[in-house]
Amino acid sequence: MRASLLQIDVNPYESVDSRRDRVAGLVRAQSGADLVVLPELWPTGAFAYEAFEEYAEPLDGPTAAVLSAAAADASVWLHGGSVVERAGDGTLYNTSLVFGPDGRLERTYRKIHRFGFDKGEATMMGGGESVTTVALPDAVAGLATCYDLRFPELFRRLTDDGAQLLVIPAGWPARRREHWTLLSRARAVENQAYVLACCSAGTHGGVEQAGHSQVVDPWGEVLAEAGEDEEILTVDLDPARVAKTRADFPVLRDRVL
Ligand SMILES: NC(=O)CC(=O)C(=O)O
Repeated sequence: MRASLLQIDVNPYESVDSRRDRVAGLVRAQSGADLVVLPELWPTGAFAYEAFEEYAEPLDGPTAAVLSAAAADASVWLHGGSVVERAGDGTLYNTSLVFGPDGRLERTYRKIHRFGFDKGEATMMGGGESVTTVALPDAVAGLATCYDLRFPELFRRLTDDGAQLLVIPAGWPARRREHWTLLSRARAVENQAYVLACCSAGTHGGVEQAGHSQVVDPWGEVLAEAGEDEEILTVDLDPARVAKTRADFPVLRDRVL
């Protein structure tokens, strides 16, 4: 199973419209992959709070349309990162979109843990309530977004629900890069699952992004790690390694609580 993580530069010198077109072109170029992953809130950047209202969109909005067409053209499963969703009642959510290779929207996931400590996302957005997995042809993927990474109980729930890959789009700040890479590895080790952690690059809303997207295997080895600039990571995964790791070192079986 081949996965491509697109670590997108979210600098505000590029308009949202032109970034959508550029990202769609990058997705189309990944036609050899089985799964393509984009970062959190890549159209605006995760810390561009002032742009959330302006660019909020319904689940069939302009970003979804562009991503759906790109997934179908490349014939790939596409985790389209997240967008600012405006729900029917006007509430905003940080919502991930997963498309099948025919361009159909197969799954959405509203970020459960909102970042900001009484400001920013934490006050502007509603929190998701559903622990969400999606069955890909070769593996079950568990969905989480950025700040969710700090909450191991979510990942244990995803593992209990059958997740073999943990897919985590993010707009993680560079000043906490060590936490980003450390926690991504920790979630892989403790759940004996692949972690596909896809961050953005660049600076927006005054926040430099961590980059350093990475793919970690179920033993905690980093199979690939990006640098700080826009970059594409392409990695071959073997979903059978998840069951093998869990059988060879059956720590999950020894859970007491
Ligand atoms: N931006 C986030 O969602 C999470 C974050 O910044 C963190 O440090 O955690």
